[in-house]
Amino acid sequence: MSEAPAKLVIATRASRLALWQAEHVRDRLQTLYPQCEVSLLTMTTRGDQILDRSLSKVGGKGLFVKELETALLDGRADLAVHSLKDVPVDMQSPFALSVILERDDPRDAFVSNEHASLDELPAGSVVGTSSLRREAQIRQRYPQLQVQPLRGNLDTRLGKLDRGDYAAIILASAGLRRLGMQARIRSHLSPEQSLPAAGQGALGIEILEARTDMQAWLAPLADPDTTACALAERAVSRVLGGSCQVPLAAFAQRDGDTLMVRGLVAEPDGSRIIRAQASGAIGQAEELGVCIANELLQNGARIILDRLLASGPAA
Ligand SMILES: NCc1[nH]cc(CCC(=O)O)c1CC(=O)O
Repeated sequence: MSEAPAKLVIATRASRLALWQAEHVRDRLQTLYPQCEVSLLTMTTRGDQILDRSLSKVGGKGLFVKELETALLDGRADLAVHSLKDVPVDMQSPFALSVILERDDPRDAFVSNEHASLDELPAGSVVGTSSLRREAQIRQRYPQLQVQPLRGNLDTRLGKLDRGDYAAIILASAGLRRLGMQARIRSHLSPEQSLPAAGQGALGIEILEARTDMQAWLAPLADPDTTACALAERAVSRVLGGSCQVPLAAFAQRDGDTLMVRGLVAEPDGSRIIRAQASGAIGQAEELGVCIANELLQNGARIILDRLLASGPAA
């Protein structure tokens, strides 16, 4: 490996979750390179500022990434830490997804003050989520429940639950665990109840692709199992033209030398969910993902996607 860096700057969003994630990477780098001075550059992104409209309507996940990329281009930062779930699947030159770190719990969590699980919610209960993926899956399986939008950072969302705006809310387990709020999780949604988003629970580090020095320094942080799962999941999203305007999910699990990959595309109202799954060698992760996406497209996803994309982001 090349000589250790003297100084590294990590660009991060300012939310508590983003800061936890950046501090986690900082600590790991500091352990690897004790002589190096690792610091954080904290930024507020457009996605953090727009809190009154659903994300799918204001242009999606790229909103959270753009300001951090500007800091990489300017040389103000060397790396940016993201929730992998928020990293666009079609990352373009001059940027590169350098390494993917070990995944935390990838499942969705059921959070409620009164109820233990989705199955126990009385008919008519209001469930908060602003993810089309979660919404469609809940609507199909629990048509007696009402799903309503819920935005803001984790603390804001929990505050709205506690105020009584919702009977329950659905959040990523990993985010709650990272912030020490796992006690708020009443139960987990199984992958059958809510198939997770591509990359959920994992962290990704973005750099400028020209920075081969950075790539070498970061390489020891990569987790091979998570990387294989993420390759498969992100391939599903990429082939399907992944964006958060479309309810889609992709989830891979390793079992020995085998990777089991599941994907789905849904009508936003949950009236139809198209599912596919495949198993194969862990070395074929990307091909498995592509294969599942093509199967979904043939089985009706093409029709759903064409219609959603034609109608464009709602105003
Ligand atoms: N959508 C925003 C987002 N991006 C990453 C996480 C949590 C951590 C993760 O999934 O890795 C969350 C919150 C959530 O979905 O509840």
